Amino acid sequence: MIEEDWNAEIGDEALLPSIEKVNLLEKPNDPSSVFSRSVDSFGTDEFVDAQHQSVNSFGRGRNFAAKGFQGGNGEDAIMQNRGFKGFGQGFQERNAVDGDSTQNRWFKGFGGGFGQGTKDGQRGMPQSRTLTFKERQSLADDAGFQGGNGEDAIMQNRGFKGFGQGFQERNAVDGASTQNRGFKGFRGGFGQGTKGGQRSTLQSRTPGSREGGALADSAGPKVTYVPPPPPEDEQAIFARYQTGMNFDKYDENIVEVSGLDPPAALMSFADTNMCHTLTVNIAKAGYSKPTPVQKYSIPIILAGRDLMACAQTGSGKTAAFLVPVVAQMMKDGVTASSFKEQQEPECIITAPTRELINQIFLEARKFVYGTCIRPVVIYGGTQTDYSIRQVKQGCNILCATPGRLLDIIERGKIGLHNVKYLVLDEADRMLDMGFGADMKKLVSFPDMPQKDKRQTLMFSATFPEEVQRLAGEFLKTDFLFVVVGHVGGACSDVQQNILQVSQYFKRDKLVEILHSIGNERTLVFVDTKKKADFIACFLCQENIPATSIHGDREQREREIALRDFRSGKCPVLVATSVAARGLDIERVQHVINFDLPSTIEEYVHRIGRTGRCGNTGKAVGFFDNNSDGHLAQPLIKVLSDAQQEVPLWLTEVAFEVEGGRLPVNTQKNYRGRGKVTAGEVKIGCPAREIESWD
Ligand SMILES: Nc1ncnc2c1ncn2[C@@H]1O[C@H](COP(=O)(O)OP(=O)(O)OP(=O)(O)O)[C@@H](O)[C@H]1O
Repeated sequence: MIEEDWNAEIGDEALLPSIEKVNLLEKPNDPSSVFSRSVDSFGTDEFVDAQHQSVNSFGRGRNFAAKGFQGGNGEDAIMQNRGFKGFGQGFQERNAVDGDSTQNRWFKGFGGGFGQGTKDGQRGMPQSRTLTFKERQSLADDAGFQGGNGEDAIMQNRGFKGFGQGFQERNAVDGASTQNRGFKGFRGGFGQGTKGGQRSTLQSRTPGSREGGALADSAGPKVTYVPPPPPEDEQAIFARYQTGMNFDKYDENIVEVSGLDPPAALMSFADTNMCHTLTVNIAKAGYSKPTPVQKYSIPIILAGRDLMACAQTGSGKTAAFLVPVVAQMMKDGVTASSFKEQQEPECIITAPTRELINQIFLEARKFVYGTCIRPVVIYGGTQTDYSIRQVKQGCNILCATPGRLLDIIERGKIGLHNVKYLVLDEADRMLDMGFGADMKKLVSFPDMPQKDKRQTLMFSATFPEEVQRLAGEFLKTDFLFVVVGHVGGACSDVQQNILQVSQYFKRDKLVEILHSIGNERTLVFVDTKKKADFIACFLCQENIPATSIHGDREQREREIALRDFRSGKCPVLVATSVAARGLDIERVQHVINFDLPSTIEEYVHRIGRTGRCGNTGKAVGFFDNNSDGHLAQPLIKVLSDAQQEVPLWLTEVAFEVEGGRLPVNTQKNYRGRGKVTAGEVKIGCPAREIESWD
């Protein structure tokens, strides 16, 4: 739609004083233009409206027009909306004529929604462009619907329902659905959805903050999501993807074991006298030979030793701890504990994100198949009662994110005195400022066996020095440290390419790359939640089906986004770092760091979403001198350790930075890897954007 069309469609500009049109097609030649501002420069209100406006400019054809707000009593911004295109579900509109039931027409395609929303009959915040966020919120309580002329789909803006929901609209007169030709395929969403009919609040939780704990009382809407149960059929349980042609190359990696009297490494899974059922399950999982990290970790764990293991991404660390733990549990026997008020798991596994802990749970189901061992997974963003019900049915291996784990323990649903194995996956992340406090709290519970009375196992592809020291507090003094390849090294099966791209040209470069790679699954990492949705939406406008995942999306939408990406329905997933670690998704051929991360460790994890299990992959990073200078030197090391080409310009940038001739952006040189809760922000190191991971 050309510009003047929008002017005609959007109606009286005077009503839209505070929002410039966000025409994503415009080049940032006008630095004052809305789009040439960085996404993050928007305030919440303004951004939501801008997104709203930007969505207008996304629509193709003349089908969408916010006629501008019609006064009514002046308090109600009523937006005549000819109907967005393809918004999927979610944005609730109530017919101004009948005014009672909202007959919803759920549009196909767009699964996203915008801004904040309310649902279930509450008046949403009219998306007035002239009211502030607070004004809209207060309006949302008592504003009523105002009749319009009845000809148009008069919509009292019920506020967008947010992620994965989107837009319901009905023509006020004939009930026929408004023709929608919205942008196809965008399954992202904006802002914050609401749950349970309560008003939306833009709330970003710090990861690990308790759903059920103190925060829950003051936090927004009650979490009601209950994830669909995983398939029970054997084929689905053992579903896996093929190892790649470079799988055998793993054995070329040098393995170092630090510590006293390490047991000998395995040569094959048969080297251990595992029970028959487990041996069969390993074969069903398609594991014909152990990877290096498994060869060394399995005997160490079976020998009862504590372990810190560092191996490249995609090299089988999950099985490296699951197989020996299950083997030992089979040997020692487990207490059958169904439907007891308090469950006493033998093993607790924790990881930093909900999607990753669920993935570990699904892996555990493979190895316990046909045994009496019961794995359970609990994580934030889901109904707490659902987690409790899952645990109550019996729990030998508890897979949990920190926030929900501590909540369930504090509710007395889990007893710790029977814990024999404590596993921290992505351990460096679990121990740094992100979840370190939660982990300390976990091992400090009175009934948690002290470190000399349990086995503590830590795994990650990266282990910064300071975290190695922290780990010592959790491990027995005679723990063993296994390193496959270089500590923190990138997987050499990932072809890395760093491009110098300044902020305003990233968008075009991204589209150029995505158009060139077609439908190959691509993970695009950005540095803020807003940008994740914005870019996903922008890509849809470019006819590149994309979806988004980040910590402020509702869990249901996060899981839908991941499912659509895994299935190829949306071959592009735009993500924040919530997807940086651990996710094991088949056929991810490309990782694009639209924004490079704040630490080199996170870079290694992000590019490790591709090139897994002997498969190859490609990673492109957009290096912006103004913000990424601090990464130049660490990138050179990672590239050269992984036998990748080091661009000359990068060495020059590193030299400039070392010589202090290039500014180092404080925003990005924050060393903290974790969430930053109030009061924890390091002086001079602005906190990274917080998002709820667990
Ligand atoms: N011995 C094996 N033989 C064949 N496939 C394996 C083997 N071990 C693991 N895999 C497969 O390799 C993939 C990567 O494994 P996993 O996710 O455990 O890697 P990881 O080292 O934990 O990666 P990350 O560091 O990203 O978390 C999985 O699909 C897993 O099923």
